[in-house]
Amino acid sequence: MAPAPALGVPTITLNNGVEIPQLGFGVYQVPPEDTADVVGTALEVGYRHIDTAQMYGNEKGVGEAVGASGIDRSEIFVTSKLNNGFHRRDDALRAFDRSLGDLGFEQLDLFLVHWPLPGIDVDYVETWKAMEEIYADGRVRAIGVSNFQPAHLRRLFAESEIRPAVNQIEVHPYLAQDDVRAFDADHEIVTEAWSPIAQGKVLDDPAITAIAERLGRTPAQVVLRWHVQRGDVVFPKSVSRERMEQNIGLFDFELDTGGMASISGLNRNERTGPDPDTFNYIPR
Ligand SMILES: NC(=O)C1=CN([C@@H]2O[C@H](COP(=O)(O)OP(=O)(O)OC[C@H]3O[C@@H](n4cnc5c(N)ncnc54)[C@H](OP(=O)(O)O)[C@@H]3O)[C@@H](O)[C@H]2O)C=CC1
Ligand SMILES: O=C(O)C(=O)[C@@H](O)[C@H](O)C(=O)CO
Repeated sequence: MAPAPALGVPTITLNNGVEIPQLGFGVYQVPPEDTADVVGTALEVGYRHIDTAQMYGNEKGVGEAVGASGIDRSEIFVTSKLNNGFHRRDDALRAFDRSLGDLGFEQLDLFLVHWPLPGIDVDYVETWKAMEEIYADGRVRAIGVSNFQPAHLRRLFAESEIRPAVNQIEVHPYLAQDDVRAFDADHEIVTEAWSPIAQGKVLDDPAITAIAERLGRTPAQVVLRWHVQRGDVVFPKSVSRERMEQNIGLFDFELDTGGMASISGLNRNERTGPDPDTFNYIPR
């Protein structure tokens, strides 16, 4: 898989040998009717990794942009996620088929269980076993989870065969998630950091703006560089070309130890999104 070479985006090797670009582009809250254009721009800017989900309703636009880009399908890494209403085995298999159809792909790069939903009447272990079936038939290169806590992962380890390749969780300077990240790392699971700039909430923090001023970078670049140096995968979302360019321009500077520590010191265990231990929302 070729990363966008001129921009220097590194790849990370997942536990089954598949390579994922460490920086990608997220499309949560990109309206379906705008998605083909927005993702087309991101691909022009140099992104080669797109993070979508059935829940976002915009997989068709992602597929359209990939198809129209003129870039070989094998050079673009695409992730999607199983929606919350499809946790039963048969529903999960059908939902995966729909994703492939909407994207217009023969094969997806990464498919995730979006939320564990620990309070619903379908056990997420059943859902994970359906993911294993999907993986076994070869139409997805890697499978993983999102918003899984260590207790949820321990059950998967005990009751199923395949270890998730990634765990996509909320991480940013106000929610450092060091315990879950360490658990993931100890079990060869790559952590992906969602809402990496906390949807903008961390960008006015004086500790971050001070580093940005000193380095002549934007606050978003400083925060995203912090994630990259911690080793997580990130996929900031923006509908603006200028911000897309900023957010991928991270590979020609570094934060020193003091800068990294200063940002890590901002942690206050503050979520911007739902808590996976209590979130049981099923879209109707
Ligand atoms: N697995 C899960 O449960 C979840 C996964 N995700 C994934 O993570 C991705 C990223 O998270 P998301 O919640 O979108 O939030 P982000 O942390 O990426 O922040 C996006 C917001 O920040 C603004 N922004 C982007 N770049 C800049 C910049 N350089 N300077 C100032 N503002 C900026 C955007 O505005 P604008 O667009 O106007 O530029 C938008 O309002 C999602 O798109 C999705 O793929 C997100 C939530 C949950
Ligand atoms: O964006 C996602 O991937 C999500 O799961 C979130 O939208 C989450 O479902 C949420 O914030 C609901 O309010």
